[in-house]
Amino acid sequence: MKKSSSPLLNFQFITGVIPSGWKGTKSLILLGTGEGGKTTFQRQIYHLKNQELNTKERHKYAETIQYSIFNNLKTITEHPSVVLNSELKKLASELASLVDQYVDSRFDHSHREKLVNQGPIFQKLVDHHHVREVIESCELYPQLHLTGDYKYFFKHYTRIACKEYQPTFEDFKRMQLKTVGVIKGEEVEFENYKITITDTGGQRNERKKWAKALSQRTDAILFMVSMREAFQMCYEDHELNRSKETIDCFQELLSLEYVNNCPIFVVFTKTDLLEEVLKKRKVSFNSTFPEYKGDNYSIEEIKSFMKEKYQSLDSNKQIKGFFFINTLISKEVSDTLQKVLEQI
Ligand SMILES: Nc1nc2c(ncn2[C@@H]2O[C@H](COP(=O)(O)OP(=O)(O)OP(=O)(O)O)[C@@H](O)[C@H]2O)c(=O)[nH]1
Ligand SMILES: [Mg+2]
Repeated sequence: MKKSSSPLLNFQFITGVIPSGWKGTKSLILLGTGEGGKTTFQRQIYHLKNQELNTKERHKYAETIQYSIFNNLKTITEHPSVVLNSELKKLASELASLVDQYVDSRFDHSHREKLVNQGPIFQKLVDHHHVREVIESCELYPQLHLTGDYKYFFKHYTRIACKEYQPTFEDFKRMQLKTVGVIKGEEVEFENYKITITDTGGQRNERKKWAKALSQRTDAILFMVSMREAFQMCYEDHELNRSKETIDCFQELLSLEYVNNCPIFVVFTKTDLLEEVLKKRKVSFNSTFPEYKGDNYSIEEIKSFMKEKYQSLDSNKQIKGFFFINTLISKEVSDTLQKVLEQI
């Protein structure tokens, strides 16, 4: 255990005001471009002890997940590579109209009910072989913007697309809701520390709010980078690869005066999804990074390349560590956090 360098804290250890073993208070902030896993990381930490959702949460998240599954299905069925027969075309247009009405009504409850009541009928669309192809090989459609862990949600379509649906904690971890603003979590105990984790939005508009968030006490920045995004285009610019946008974003972050001296940890996420894509050998990594000379299907070589890319930008040596994780696995998240806390 690192003993505090603060005389006041050391006095408190001796007098017993603070329980022995207590390691201090730390404030961490999660930064990175959209869909890097920031919110998932924060959710995991705040639910380490209690993985139950209360009634209010179940209701709220059921709406988000159901909307996401229907909207993803609409997006896929509208994709030019998906060719439907006349019966399914009619079904797809009914789905599209119900989704649009729900959005136009600003997510009014009665419109949601209409959509959910039809949910089981749309199963035919989910089972269509072209739709399945898109779901299974999303790396071939880098400009298609689907939300959440859609593969998982489609696998559970029957359970989700119905009136009785109650989200589980597994569903909750996999749902996606773009973060708007800066969400400072409550102080929680973690391995004898009291920590606060601040989540931020990673979309372009949201990044403007980082400066204010960073003006608060920050003991470390966790810069979250999705490994999957090497094969995805930006939400805001369909011609720009997401990995490149994230690298530029990191470079910009390092140039900010108020980030000076703050330890940074680069957390590469979605290693599971990258592995899945590489195994299929349908797309090659050097199509995104032509300067990459390693094996296009070797996850280890790709990890080293990415690590070096970030390291090469860090002339001030602010990066204190790199991690490669699957954010959906609680233990990988808590191990990362523990290692970060040991170093700051
Ligand atoms: N398979 C897999 N899915 C992940 C992983 N990390 C996050 N996800 C999923 O990716 C989606 C986006 O994750 P978020 O945590 O919402 O991303 P974010 O960085 O908060 O995104 P913004 O709020 O838009 O900035 C969610 O559906 C997550 O469940 C991972 O390591 N593996
Ligand atoms: Mg978020």
